Amino acid sequence: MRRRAGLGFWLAAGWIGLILLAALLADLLPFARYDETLAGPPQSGPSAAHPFGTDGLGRDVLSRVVYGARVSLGVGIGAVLLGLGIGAPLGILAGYRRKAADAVIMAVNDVAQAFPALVFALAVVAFAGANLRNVLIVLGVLGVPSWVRLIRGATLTFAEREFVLAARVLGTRDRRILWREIVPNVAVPAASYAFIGMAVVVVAEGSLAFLGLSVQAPTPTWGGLINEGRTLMETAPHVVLAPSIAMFLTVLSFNLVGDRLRSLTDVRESGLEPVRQAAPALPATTHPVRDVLLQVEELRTHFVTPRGLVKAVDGVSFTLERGRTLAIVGESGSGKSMLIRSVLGLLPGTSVRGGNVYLSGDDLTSCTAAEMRSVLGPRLGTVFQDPMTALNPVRTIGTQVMEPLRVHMHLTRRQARAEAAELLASVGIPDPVRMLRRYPHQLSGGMRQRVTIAMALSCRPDVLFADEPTTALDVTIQDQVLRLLHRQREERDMAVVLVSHDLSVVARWADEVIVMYAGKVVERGPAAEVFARPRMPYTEALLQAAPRLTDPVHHRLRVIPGRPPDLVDLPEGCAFRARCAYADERCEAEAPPLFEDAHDRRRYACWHPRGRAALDGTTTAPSSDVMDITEVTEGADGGGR
Ligand SMILES: Nc1ncnc2c1ncn2[C@@H]1O[C@H](COP(=O)(O)OP(=O)(O)OP(=O)(O)O)[C@@H](O)[C@H]1O
Repeated sequence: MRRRAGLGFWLAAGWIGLILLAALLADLLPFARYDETLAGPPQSGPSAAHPFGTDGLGRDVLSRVVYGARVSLGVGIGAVLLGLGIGAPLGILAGYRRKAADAVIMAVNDVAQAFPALVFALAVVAFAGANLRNVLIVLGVLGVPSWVRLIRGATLTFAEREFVLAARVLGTRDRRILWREIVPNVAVPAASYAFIGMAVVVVAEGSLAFLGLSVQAPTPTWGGLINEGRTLMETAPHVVLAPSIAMFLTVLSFNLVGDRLRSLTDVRESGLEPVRQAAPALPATTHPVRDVLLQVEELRTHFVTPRGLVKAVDGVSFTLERGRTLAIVGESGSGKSMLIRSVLGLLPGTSVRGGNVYLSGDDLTSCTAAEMRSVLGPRLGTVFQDPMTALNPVRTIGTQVMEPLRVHMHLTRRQARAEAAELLASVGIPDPVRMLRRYPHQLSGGMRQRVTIAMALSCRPDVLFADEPTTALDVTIQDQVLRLLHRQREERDMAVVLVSHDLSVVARWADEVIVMYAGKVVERGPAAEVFARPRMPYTEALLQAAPRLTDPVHHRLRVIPGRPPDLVDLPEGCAFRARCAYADERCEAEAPPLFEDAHDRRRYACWHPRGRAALDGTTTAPSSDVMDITEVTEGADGGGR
């Protein structure tokens, strides 16, 4: 900040400091009191004895401007604190709780904001009496609607950010999320708006004083001084100029400081250089299958929207064993993220969830919010797509990594700090003790993702969910992060659920794969098998659409024709049929169930599964002969067949 604030900011801050100091120490300053008449000859210009001259009654103008600052700044600061004190809790409540609280608060707020503020202030002060207390209360209360709007907007923004979701994933209580994650972030725009708000109040108080509706004579206020000097403009212009310039500079300075503070505290505008570090690479190894950790049965996540029911996840089932990595792939919008959020119980309010999720036999779908808090973090960890938004920008890495350790493991501050440093070291972060003191924007993308992995691992979860953990990173870092996840899986003996667009990632690091289309599982099986011999034409098309390094330079990428179906209005039969080269009448009439191949644990939802011939490169006519298959009733389609 010191480096980038600029001269204007420091001049403005200096002026505010000077005027504040003068107002506070006015009684000690070596000039006549503001109400001492004939301290000098009336209407005399600036002189050594009276640097700003004297007014019509021979009073010292400098003294009156300095004492006037007491009222103007006092009202400015007091009214802003009052407005903030009332507006901030209401704004946070509306933005965080949403629903009825939001609707009621914002309806009342909109009505309040519709009143013309100055006219309202005039009426109230004229009715209740023109004194300092009334002016302060009226201007403070008039500022409340703007504060509510600002704080609600900021809360809404931060409540949707991934670091808040990450805190919820770590099982943090709402009150703690509010105080630790949202309030510090909301404080940043609030602080900059407070300066701008003070400028507004100083002008408003000046306007009331000019009309004689603020503090009464002989106490001077800037607006009152301007009013008094108005009649002397031709004979003694300094009487009106001195308070006008003081007010102008103060209002300008408040605005400048507020605006500059906003841009300085905005991480995106700070322009600070990230620290780039390389991490050691590790060879990949495989792990033997042991016991079933996660069992998902007929999971459904539907959204009630004005257009109709969106079936984002529709009857998905799978199991996951300890020491295995399950990958979920599919086009954008196929339901991958919603599937994970559904398992974690972190769904938006407009959704409805059905089916069951068992973690080591415990039914998570019947858990209360409080019970889920003890599962999220200690038993289920999550790594998000963009590490920048998954970390709270105003808290150090140390406080964020220590948080779950203190909440769930009940470690003391000192123990948590030592454990946090160890965790950072274990995910390949060099100089972890120093790193604990850094802020997220001071780290490179790869380092930030290592920090979020460290946080997710801090309570030693049984299953780690990684939702596109490398999408926001460049390719060289992607590989390091995936190796790290793999190594941690080995060392900590956990299971990993990996969502990825990148099929090469999945092929390399996953043991099992689920292919999703329009909210359903359309193919499932061992990753190597599925990619070597896809049964479902959709999987085949996905693989063909993925670019390979071995492709010739001007090779045209193959795309899957058409678009994914509208989830509100799914077609009859197979959802992929409109884009499928092998579709026939049966695909149009009847949705295929999820078949199970008796030989190799493969499952696929297709009437015309692809065979070896197609993989060898020879095109075969779509065949309806499926050998050795047993139909399993899985998913909504299976049941409806
Ligand atoms: N709040 C919501 N209201 C209505 N529909 C929603 C809502 N959130 C998600 N959806 C729908 O759910 C479907 C699945 O979304 P999801 O985010 O799981 O897709 P995805 O496969 O993870 O995509 P991407 O790879 O782009 O993240 C989408 O079609 C989306 O339109």
